[in-house]
Amino acid sequence: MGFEVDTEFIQALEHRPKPSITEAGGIPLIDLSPLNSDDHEAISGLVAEIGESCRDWGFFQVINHGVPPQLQERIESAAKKFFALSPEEKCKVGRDEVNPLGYYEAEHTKNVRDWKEVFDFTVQEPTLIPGSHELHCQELQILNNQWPHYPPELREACVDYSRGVEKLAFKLLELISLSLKLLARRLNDFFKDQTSFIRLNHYPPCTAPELVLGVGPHKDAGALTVLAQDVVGGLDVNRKTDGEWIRVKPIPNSFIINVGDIIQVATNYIWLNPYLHDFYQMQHVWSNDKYQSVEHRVMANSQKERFSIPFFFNPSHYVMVKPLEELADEHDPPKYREYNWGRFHKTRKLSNFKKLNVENIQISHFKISE
Ligand SMILES: O=C(O)CCC(=O)C(=O)O
Ligand SMILES: [Fe+2]
Repeated sequence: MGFEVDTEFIQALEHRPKPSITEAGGIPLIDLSPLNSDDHEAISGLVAEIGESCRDWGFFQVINHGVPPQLQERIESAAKKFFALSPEEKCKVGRDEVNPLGYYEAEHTKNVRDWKEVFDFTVQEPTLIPGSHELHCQELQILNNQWPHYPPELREACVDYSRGVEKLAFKLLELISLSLKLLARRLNDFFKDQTSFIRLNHYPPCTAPELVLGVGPHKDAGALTVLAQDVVGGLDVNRKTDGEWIRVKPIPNSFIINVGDIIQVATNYIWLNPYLHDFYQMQHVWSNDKYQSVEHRVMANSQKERFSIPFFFNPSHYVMVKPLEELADEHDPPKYREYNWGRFHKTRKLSNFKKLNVENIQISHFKISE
């Protein structure tokens, strides 16, 4: 990858990062150890904490999450070896317009190129997605992973890691359901033929970190993201209260969790129903009642390279995303029209692949005007 600052990387003035960054009072830190106990009080406390974090930040960090640290060590070490290969070697497993899995060095976020290279693999093999983003297309595309020959341990490290983090993702989904007063497993079936994928991110050092971003400001389109980052840091979360960018402090053996667009749409009605209203008042929640998908970005670093590994927890391609019925009554008009997850994602991928002269598809396109 030739990392000269080409104009396609340059962020618009309003998106360029300020040199000073707030690190104090960051996103909530949640200890998941109550999940290993029968202590109902501790579990209720945990559910409340998860609910408050989803509502106030859309982001939190978890410790004592049950994913063995060796899984992360193995995948990180293999990822480093892979990204250190020559561009020609990496391109042998390159992603293209047909196969969205594999290596790619020219990702764009909102039409500006990111200062990074990635390797994507799917969690459930094979993964079925729509054959095209066209409305009436009935064909399906079958996705399989492309594994490089080197390093030979990459494949197993990726598969083992995905099994570990997938378990955590399901636990978090259940905690989020409980925090919404839904049955714990209410959302599980949507993930039966999940389209989740994992991305290995490599952010090389950059000579002009004030002009570019590792990843431009964006929201994650899926249900949840479970992110591992190394010790370098660089992820900033847009604080809901004041729009300030807040740096997420690297904590060893932790994961960063964020609510994606699907959870936002699923939980958004214009008004809450009276039952939930009582529940939320008990929890001191009133006006800011929704779980919103929050904008985040990654800053480039002039000195150090950085690695991170997001697990994008995505439902089956045929899932229709819409506000959940139980969260409404006849006074609560839904805020969003339903949309098909597979087609939405396909359209988004298409616009990531190419620098298009149109805005990327967003959930706001499905918003019902109030
Ligand atoms: O590298 C990170 O810390 C976050 C990456 C990210 O937000 C993404 O890939 O969607
Ligand atoms: Fe993201």
